[in-house]
Amino acid sequence: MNYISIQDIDDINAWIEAAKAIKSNPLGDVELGKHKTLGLLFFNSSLRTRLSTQKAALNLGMNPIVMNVSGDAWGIEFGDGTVMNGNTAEHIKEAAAVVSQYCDIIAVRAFPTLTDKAKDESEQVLNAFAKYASVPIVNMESATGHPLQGLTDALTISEYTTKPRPKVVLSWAPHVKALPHAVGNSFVEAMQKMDVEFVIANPEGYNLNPEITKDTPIYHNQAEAFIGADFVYTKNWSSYEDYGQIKNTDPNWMITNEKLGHAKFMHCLPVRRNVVVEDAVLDSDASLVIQQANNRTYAAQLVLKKILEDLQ
Ligand SMILES: NCCC[C@H](NC(=O)CCC(=O)O)C(=O)O
Ligand SMILES: NC(=O)OP(=O)(O)O
Repeated sequence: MNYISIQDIDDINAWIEAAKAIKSNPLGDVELGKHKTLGLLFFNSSLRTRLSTQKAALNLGMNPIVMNVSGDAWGIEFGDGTVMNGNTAEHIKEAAAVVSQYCDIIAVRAFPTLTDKAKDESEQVLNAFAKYASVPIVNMESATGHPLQGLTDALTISEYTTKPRPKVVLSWAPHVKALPHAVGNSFVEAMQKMDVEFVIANPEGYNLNPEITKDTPIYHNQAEAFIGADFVYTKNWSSYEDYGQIKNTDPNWMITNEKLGHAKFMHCLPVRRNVVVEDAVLDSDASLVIQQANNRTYAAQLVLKKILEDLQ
């Protein structure tokens, strides 16, 4: 069993209940992962994923080992049949096979280029690990998805909702850098599986991949989308249509207390204060960002638990 995408979740409500059970008794399966090794490979920066996934492994009695691949390891070649006379020193075929001998599960973080759409959509790095490793693979945020975050967000909404069918808005917000679509994509896929009223708000030219958003309503008017919202999940992403470009930095899309009304504020973090969201929101009780980050441990622990049970 791999955990590559939100589509690997068969029954999201059952997974949420299982994650809540783990959260209420985090050391209940401390024997399950005994003498098992989790390898965490990072091609990009991380705070939450790096620590919460290790914490989840430790709660299951596993031994986590971590590597920053970019910089610390040899440059990895992903091309098939490449004459390796350039900057890459070893091929993914050897690298994945070797790491598989040290680890029972391999978790990988590999962001998109945001310049080569076809390469990013092929999920070159993650899929190469899935192909050439002989052990299960966990996605710790790839070019197009962040399913540990999406599962976390579904759990958090389930915990904090006061209604059977809350209204959830995914809102784009401005940013100074071109950012990936992965968090937005996985949040959309998670919300489509949940019993919520779900809409997206983003400027013109910023629609996410229509193969992911499907029939989810998209508003280009943020205020209209926010009417009656119970949860506002905020994330910047670069343009998908004009791939990887920054086409809009309109500060009027920043999240403020006034816009939020009675809604709870969510963000995957890290977040740029007073660019994406004003201080007053993050410093208020409306913000769930710290609780979300806490739930990363239990989402990861559920995924690792399922994989360990599948290995038995
Ligand atoms: N893992 C959570 C988000 C990671 C990444 N954010 C960032 O790169 C923010 C960087 C900055 O603010 O400089 C993203 O958007 O996918
Ligand atoms: N939310 C999240 O994935 O955070 P990191 O990038 O710090 O891991």
